[in-house]
Amino acid sequence: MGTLVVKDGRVLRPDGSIDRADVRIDRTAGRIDAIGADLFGDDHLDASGGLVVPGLVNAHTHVAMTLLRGVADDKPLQAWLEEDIWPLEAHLTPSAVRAGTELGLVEMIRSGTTAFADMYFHMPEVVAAVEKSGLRARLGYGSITVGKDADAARQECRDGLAFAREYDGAADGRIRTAFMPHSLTTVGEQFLREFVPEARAADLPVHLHANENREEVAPIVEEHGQRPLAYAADCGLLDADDFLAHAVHLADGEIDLLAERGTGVVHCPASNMKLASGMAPVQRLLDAGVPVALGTDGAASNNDLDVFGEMRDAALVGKLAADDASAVDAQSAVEMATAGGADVLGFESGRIEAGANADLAVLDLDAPHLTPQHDLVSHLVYAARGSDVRHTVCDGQVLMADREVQTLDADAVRERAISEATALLDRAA
Ligand SMILES: N[C@@H](CCSC[C@H]1O[C@@H](n2cnc3c(=O)[nH]cnc32)[C@H](O)[C@@H]1O)C(=O)O
Ligand SMILES: [Zn+2]
Repeated sequence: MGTLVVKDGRVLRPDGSIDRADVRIDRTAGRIDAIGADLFGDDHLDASGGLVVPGLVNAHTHVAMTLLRGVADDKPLQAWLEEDIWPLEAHLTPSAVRAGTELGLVEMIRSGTTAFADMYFHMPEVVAAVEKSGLRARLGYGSITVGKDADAARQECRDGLAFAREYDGAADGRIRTAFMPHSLTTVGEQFLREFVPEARAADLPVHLHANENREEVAPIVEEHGQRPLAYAADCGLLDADDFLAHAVHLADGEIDLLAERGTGVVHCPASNMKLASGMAPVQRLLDAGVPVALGTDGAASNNDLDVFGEMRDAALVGKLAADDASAVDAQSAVEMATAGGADVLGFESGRIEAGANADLAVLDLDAPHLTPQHDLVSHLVYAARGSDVRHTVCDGQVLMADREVQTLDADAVRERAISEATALLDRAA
């Protein structure tokens, strides 16, 4: 396979500095092997006039919810899930999930995302789509036990563990898995106590929704007499490899607990604003040393999968939450979307440096909205959008060149998603 050189661009380094350099990739290893002037390789990717950045990381989403984009807006979490989303999801089929996932993967490739975490249904379909797309992912089946009898509930958790065990390391190691109990309120205590130790025994991280809104926190405090994260720790959760989605409503002791444990948080600012869940204390989490990543959440609560939007939203709502315009600055937002996200998902990505996974994106800088160029880190967060991405590379493979997706047929994927989405809504009607 040889080497690929990303030539003549400006390169964003892990410390936030930017210089002119070529980036050479060892395609067999899927790693960056050199950064410097005048590098040559077997193939070249033109980055002239562009900015080479680490591929963005979307650390919490439900990719196939692209099929439900725009079906139910302007409602709070519980009503949105119970009245709209769950009744529709009951009619999902493997082929619908496959179509919705491929649509989401095309959208992510086209906006410079190279790694993501997905929690959803029919996960073997997601594995197949990820394999074909060339992306990197941490995948899990979302297990829910509420409203199910004990046998069905136990089966949900067994299915989640079986999926995670079977597919960890798939797609030449680009796919890793996790045990994903949906949340602290939708999975019963006995099931957490029974199955989390099994995940530990299989060396699997655990990913779940936690402390998303007030209506979710209150019943836990009522039932268990402690804050949700103290309860979670009691149930064996919050290891250093684990990661929580949302973590909006946190008591001081819970922030300390996350920092002590090294448990990651995936901040989903657009979803939290759209469902009026609240404002996560992101600057306080960063100050406490909690690993923080960014996620779009599903496309039905965002309504896109563009991590550039998440960086901007994180910086903006982070300032409101802290009542401080210097909170969640541009450099912090970029770190959360790149190295921070990769660390939370357990990938050696998110940094343009020798030895790191060759996961990167090249942005065009000649658009009016990116002119003039006083500060490119500022532009990444406050002015750029996914459509500015020219090339996307993951694991040393070019997934998009000059805005043409190479690994999936974008037009066919879109057509199939439209027909699967229409059929899904028909079945549910
Ligand atoms: N096996 C489960 C499915 C869980 S997949 C993950 C679930 O999370 C849902 N989801 C999407 N966004 C959010 C959110 O913000 N909070 C909580 N759940 C969400 C999504 O619709 C999906 O139903 C079942 O039997 O229903
Ligand atoms: Zn979610």
